[in-house]
Amino acid sequence: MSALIEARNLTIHRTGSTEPVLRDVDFRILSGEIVTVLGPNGSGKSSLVRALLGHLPLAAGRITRRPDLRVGYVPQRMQFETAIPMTVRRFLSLPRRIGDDAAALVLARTGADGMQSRQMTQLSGGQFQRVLLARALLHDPHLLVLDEPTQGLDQPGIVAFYRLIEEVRRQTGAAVLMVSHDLLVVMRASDRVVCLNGHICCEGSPDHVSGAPEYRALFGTGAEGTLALYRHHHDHDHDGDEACDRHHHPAGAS
Ligand SMILES: Nc1ncnc2c1ncn2[C@@H]1O[C@H](COP(=O)(O)OP(=O)(O)OP(=O)(O)O)[C@@H](O)[C@H]1O
Repeated sequence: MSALIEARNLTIHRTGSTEPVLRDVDFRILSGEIVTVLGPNGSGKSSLVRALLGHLPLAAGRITRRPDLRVGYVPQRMQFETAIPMTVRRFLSLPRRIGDDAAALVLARTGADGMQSRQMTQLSGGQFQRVLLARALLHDPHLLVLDEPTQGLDQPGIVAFYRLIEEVRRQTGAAVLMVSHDLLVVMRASDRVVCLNGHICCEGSPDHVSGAPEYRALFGTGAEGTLALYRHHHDHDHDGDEACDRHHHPAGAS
């Protein structure tokens, strides 16, 4: 499989300072895979995504993108905090006009059929996310980038959303890069997981990561449920006293 985006020795500084937000990160996403970036608040997840998309200046390192790469990006929901006073149909046509057939197709694909004439302001959290996902699917992206796409959804909504992501991948073949705090569910929905805390603490298959001491050190009891899902892993005696953030604790992390 070929890399859609590849970052080498990526270092990013906080705007207007030389303090690193990310340090020496190697990262790549291959076509068709679902990769999830996990990490505490302020660990640099959104910064990594924005840098990969070319939205942030690099202090060091190099990012290579496939030249013809088409990306569908769903930023954090916060970015849409102010209500969007328009219909779903019109929202899908921003910034580029699209035809009715294309709109109907992406809405059907994301389980939002029949919502064309609904007002964006009147959608539930789950419906809103589906419409954002639909818009990201316009123009046949090779890569979908979703920054905390389940923020504000309840547990069934979260599970349904990740199922939808897997279905979208199956139907379109698009690779998916997500930022998430849903430790348990992403372990089922991802091909590969990357744990970040200013640098990469551990990465690999969900099986590998959920057994890694760095993962347990990073997420504490939040990781225990995940471990229970993967009982075939041996428990490590030393359970990650080497907390990843011993090496890096981003200022401003909450
Ligand atoms: N535009 C900016 N200017 C200055 N500092 C920033 C900017 N954006 C992010 N940061 C800082 O960079 C660090 C990483 O932020 P980032 O948003 O990448 O973290 P995150 O892991 O996505 O966090 P969260 O889980 O809370 O969304 C934080 O310390 C944050 O304060």
